[in-house]
Amino acid sequence: QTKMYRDTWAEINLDHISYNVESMKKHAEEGTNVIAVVKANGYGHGDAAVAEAALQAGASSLAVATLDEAMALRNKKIAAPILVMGASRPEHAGEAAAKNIALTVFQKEWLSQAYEYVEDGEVLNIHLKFDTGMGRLGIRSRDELAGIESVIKKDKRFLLEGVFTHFATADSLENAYFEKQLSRFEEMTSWLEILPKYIHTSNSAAGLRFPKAHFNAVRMGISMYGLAPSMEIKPDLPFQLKEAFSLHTSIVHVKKLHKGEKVSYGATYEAQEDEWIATLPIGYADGWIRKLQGQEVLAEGLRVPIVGRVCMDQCMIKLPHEMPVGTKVTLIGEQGKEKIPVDEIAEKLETINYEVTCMVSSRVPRIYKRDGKIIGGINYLL
Ligand SMILES: Cc1ncc(COP(=O)(O)O)c(CNc2conc2O)c1O
Repeated sequence: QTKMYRDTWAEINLDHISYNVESMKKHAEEGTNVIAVVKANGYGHGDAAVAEAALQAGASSLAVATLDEAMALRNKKIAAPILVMGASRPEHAGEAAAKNIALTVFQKEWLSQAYEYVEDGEVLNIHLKFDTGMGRLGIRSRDELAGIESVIKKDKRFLLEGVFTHFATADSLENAYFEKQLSRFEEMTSWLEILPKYIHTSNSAAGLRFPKAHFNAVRMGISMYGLAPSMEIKPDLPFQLKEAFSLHTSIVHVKKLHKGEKVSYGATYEAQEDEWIATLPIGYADGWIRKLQGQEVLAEGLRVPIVGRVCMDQCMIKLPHEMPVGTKVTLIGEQGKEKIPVDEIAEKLETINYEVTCMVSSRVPRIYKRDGKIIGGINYLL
């Protein structure tokens, strides 16, 4: 679908994606690779568009959560190296090898099943995952490592390209657990007979705060989208992050409600006096969920509250004065001097900014901007 019939859209500023990647490259030691994490459809920003912008800005490769996401990028003609950071099925090892998609390994039995599926002459790039304290995926003992190394060494269809771990608390001011994970990683990598090409541990928080944890690649996710990894470390980041995501709609109906009249399901909202009420074509099926009742949005550069229950496809706002149908309303982003950052929505929903951009559903098209101009078409995240 290339035409937008409803005036509700997310706007992705690719200049900000580029700026954030360039800033991390400058911040890290010369030669440090930036791996652009574009899983979950680029944290809701769109995987291919962000991938291209990040690669142009100096990222050397991409990382996703699943092999499905890696295949989706290949289908969108993205040719850069891709690492699948999550679990995958051994029977798909051959398809990954054929498309230069690296897989994460942390089980010997996975490897012993996988090589039957890798054609002779094909090579599967492997990143070994160490669990140093995240408690999610990864090997945790020297025996496990020895078992895996014995299989990799034996078979030229496997190329150990990387070793990595993931921090659970790099975005916390309390550094003890991070330090424990880092030293555990250094101990575990010392067990390796040969050090692979890529050694990476840092997510955005570690990339921003701990150069000693960069090794030779930083897996940049949230900060590439211009969002802080946590509110805790937000005040002291080494460089400014520029938010790429904004969300907009436009008024489809305006009416003057008289004192005592009601708005939306449950008739829970009652006009306290004569009020101007406008209706917006966005609701919880767009990811603008019911808990956002009461959240302010921007109209004519003014903060106006959502009143009454959020519906599946619509919600209502109370205006300070009459505004015309078609007035642009910004739910996340800037209008004039006013700004509603992703973090404000995260606070209202008692969640984190990561979840906010991911939750805007595929019914909301993403529009991409460079130098203030729209590029590419309407992009429904399919
Ligand atoms: C293994 C791994 N590396 C790097 C990143 C990027 O982290 P960043 O976005 O903080 O830079 C993630 C993000 N993983 C998740 C982000 O939110 N929930 C997650 O599981 C990850 O799972």
